[in-house]
Amino acid sequence: MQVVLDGLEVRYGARTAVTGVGLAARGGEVLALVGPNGSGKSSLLRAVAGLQRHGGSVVFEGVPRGGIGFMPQDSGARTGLTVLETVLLGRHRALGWRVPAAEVARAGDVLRSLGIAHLAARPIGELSGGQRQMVFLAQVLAAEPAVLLLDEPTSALDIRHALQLLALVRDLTRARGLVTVVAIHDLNAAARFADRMALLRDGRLMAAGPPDAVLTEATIAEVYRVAAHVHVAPDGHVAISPSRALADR
Ligand SMILES: Nc1ncnc2c1ncn2[C@@H]1O[C@H](COP(=O)(O)OP(=O)(O)OP(=O)(O)O)[C@@H](O)[C@H]1O
Repeated sequence: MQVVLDGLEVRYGARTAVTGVGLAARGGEVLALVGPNGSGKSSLLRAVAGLQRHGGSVVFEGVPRGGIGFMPQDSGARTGLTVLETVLLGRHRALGWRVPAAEVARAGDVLRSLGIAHLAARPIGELSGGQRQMVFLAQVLAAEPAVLLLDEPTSALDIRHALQLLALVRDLTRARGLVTVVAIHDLNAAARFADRMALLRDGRLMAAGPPDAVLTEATIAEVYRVAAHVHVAPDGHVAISPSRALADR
């Protein structure tokens, strides 16, 4: 299974948000989409999710119908639904008018895997931003998608929950052979959990490949305009210590 982008282009009126992006996201691998604010990450993800008109092609090879799960950057919804009800909505394709006990148990399992089973009966409108972010990931995972598209899923999470969430996403991706694409700003987390990275600037793909090939001091200086020390951590992952912003070009 894979998702192949070729010449992908997204425009908003006269503004081009993504241009000429060619990229393959493969089953069983986490692909991290990184790049500065406004570089086109969300636009690319929305195009792949089928929510954004685009030029070029997005080809889903071996992906079952309805197999795409998308978690937007700002899920926002402050409904009166409980956490459990919100997660069950992720199963709407499988549900009729009645909710079988097995579905409730399955939703409970997803909540447990994210460490938020204790929130099941709480209205989502009363949760913290980070708790809500995990609930919306649970909703997406409950649908058991083959392609998982996550837009900054850890932006509201503390370091422990961010590590737990990314580890879970990586493990599910490997175990189920999912095609997973995660837009993320935290380069160290991306380097740790992604199999491959794609670096965007101004809507263009600047580099793609394994984290140690993409995250060099030269590419970080060029794309982010930041001076950074890049080294290999004792556990073998590439690690970035940013030190200062460089002058604009
Ligand atoms: N609905 C829209 N209408 C017009 N322009 C848009 C719209 N959405 C995004 N853009 C523009 O498209 C470009 C890419 O935006 P996008 O949200 O894809 O970037 P991003 O890399 O996800 O940014 P961030 O890291 O800040 O979330 C930006 O210049 C942005 O201003």
